[in-house]
Amino acid sequence: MSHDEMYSNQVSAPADIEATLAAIYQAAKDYDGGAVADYIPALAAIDANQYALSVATLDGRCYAFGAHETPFSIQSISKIFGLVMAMERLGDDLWQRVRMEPSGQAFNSIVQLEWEQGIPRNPMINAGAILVSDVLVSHYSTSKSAVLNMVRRLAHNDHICSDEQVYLSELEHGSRNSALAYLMKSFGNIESDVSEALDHYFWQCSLAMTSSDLARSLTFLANGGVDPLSGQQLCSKRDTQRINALLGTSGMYDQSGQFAFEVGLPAKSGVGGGIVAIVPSFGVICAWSPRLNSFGNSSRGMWMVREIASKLGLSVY
Ligand SMILES: NC(=O)CC[C@H](N)C(=O)O
Repeated sequence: MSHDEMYSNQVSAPADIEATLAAIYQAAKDYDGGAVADYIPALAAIDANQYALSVATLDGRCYAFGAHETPFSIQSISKIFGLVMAMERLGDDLWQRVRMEPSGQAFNSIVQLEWEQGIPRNPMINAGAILVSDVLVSHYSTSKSAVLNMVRRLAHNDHICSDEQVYLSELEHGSRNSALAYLMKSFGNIESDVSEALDHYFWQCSLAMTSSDLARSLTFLANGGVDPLSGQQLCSKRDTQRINALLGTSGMYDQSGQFAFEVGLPAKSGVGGGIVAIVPSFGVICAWSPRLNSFGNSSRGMWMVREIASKLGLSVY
């Protein structure tokens, strides 16, 4: 059964979706836990009680609740945008330099990278995204503008930018990411200056977007690579399937298995408290709530996405 069929069987009208999402958003108030990320000091300055839910569907609707107009630090969710652009530039050669296996380790773990000769397990962990950033700075004359243009175009919002405070804070407290980058350089897997690759990576993590921006900007992944609003083909159907596969196996770090088991959607989280989940042929869910569990995934965000997937019957498995 396709998602469209499931959708029409279980939820007959947009009004029903709206009511279901509104009820889940309200109930989520009682399902918070964990703590705001403070290893990047600028992230700790956030009001941790605000939260948002946006669901962008392929028919162009966007159901939005709570602080959906407040931009937040997208952090690792940016790994998706970087990857789309690197896949476009490097084609299959990219997979010589980064693998597609779940890591089973924390997102910023170093040990595995040494065992595996500086080849990151996948592009959704920090080492993999720094490698992707290296590809972007090597292949685009202005990699930051290239990413920004793509993100703005996809979100249909020209005001999106990187948060300077967060960017500077990441630069200042980026020792572990620097260690990952230098280790890869020592194995010959970073081509540009380490500092340039890191600079791009930190800048990209510091992009600030609202939950509705994020949900809208990723609908192409639920639509075979085509932005449903503009009709533009962002990436091929095959690459779309590959990105979703990577999100399904690695997007929630070392909680990806549990997320697949309980929710069953390709998804990506960031330490800013955002989670995006791709629902093929339906749309994109973005939940934002700053307090994180021990894996670095938003506690309340996970609860909301899990509830939506369960109530609307959205698991891809
Ligand atoms: N999981 C994340 O969102 C991590 C991104 C963060 N900028 C870091 O490098 O640690």
